[in-house]
Amino acid sequence: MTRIETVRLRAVLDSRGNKTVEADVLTESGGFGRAAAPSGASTGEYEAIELPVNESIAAAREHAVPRLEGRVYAGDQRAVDDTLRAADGTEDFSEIGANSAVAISMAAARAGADVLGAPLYQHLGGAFRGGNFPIPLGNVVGGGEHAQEATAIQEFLSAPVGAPSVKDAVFANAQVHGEIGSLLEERDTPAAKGDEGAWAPSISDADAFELVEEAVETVEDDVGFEIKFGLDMAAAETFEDGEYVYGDEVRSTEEQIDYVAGLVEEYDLAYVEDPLDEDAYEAFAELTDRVGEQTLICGDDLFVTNVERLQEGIDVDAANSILIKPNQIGTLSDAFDAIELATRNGYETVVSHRSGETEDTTIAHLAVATDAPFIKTGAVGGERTAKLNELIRIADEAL
Ligand SMILES: C=C(OP(=O)(O)O)C(=O)O
Ligand SMILES: [Mg+2]
Repeated sequence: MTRIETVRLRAVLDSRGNKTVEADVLTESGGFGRAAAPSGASTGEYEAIELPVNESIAAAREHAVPRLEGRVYAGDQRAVDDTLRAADGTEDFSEIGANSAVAISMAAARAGADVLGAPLYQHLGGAFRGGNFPIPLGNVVGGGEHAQEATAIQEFLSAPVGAPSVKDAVFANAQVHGEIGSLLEERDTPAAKGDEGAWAPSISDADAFELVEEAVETVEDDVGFEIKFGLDMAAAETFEDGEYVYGDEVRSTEEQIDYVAGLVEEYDLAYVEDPLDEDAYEAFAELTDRVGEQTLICGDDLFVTNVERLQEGIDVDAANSILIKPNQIGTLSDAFDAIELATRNGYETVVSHRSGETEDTTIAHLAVATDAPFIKTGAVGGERTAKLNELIRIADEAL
């Protein structure tokens, strides 16, 4: 019923104004699915390979599309994704590009859902999903690889942990973002916005902590539920010759562990992503041992949504949560495998956008389909609100 008739690929724009791959999958029964690949800036060294868009599309047309059309069922996600892997023939999608692979994988899932007449989250997660929603982590201040001349720490994330509903949580993050805008204006601190819509003022990390803390407390008082905050330190980007270089601050591994543990204590952080380098399993484990009871220590560049890297981390208790980015690994099936391995081992999952995004809403459905406790998909900006508003619609059963 869901046999794929046609796969179309095209270049479209992403939120940075770069080209990205969009895929359409049509089934013989008239089903239709469309999805687009996101793109990272602070990419992990071990991610699947994103090829230049035209190259990726040409290679996918040559190697993958003929194996899918008339042969594979869009409703059979494993078969679609196995076919993509076989067509590519490498470990890291360097032949057809993870950008074409993930776009086709997600578009096939949408086409499968369309034929079944089910919302995507239900097709992916089953009939009993749709009752639980992730807490959205909203990027409100940032720099790193996402903005020039801004904070050294890449993302300060509002975390409305006490919100009674996903809608309240989404609105609270936007309110924190707005409050920070007002505080910056009051202080005559000009601020552009980074790639994900977060404020990108030219201030020190220490000042950013005070700013975010004040905004979170103000909004918390207003909305009446608990809001914490967290960080993506994207430490692999700052690790040079065995040291962590954040602006003027240079720290050894032990100093970085002390620094992060101190921040967790001082600001009661809910979440710290990539506090250490992408190969630093042992240092991650030391930090998790120290503060893992109080906060989430999350591996993004460390795990790259890859079950083998995650298993290495599980073996040494490196972290207690994992970021899930389907384009880091190339297919939805691979992302599901990472989520299942994480969940079986008590790791919290955080389904995530990339800094370069489109209007695609697949990750909102993926989070609901897998009962993910968190989603990281910005706070404001059209390509971010596409996902946030989709969560609100799913909760409202208004798809
Ligand atoms: C979303 C992130 O940024 P990018 O997409 O640039 O990797 C991240 O590092 O978590
Ligand atoms: Mg990250």
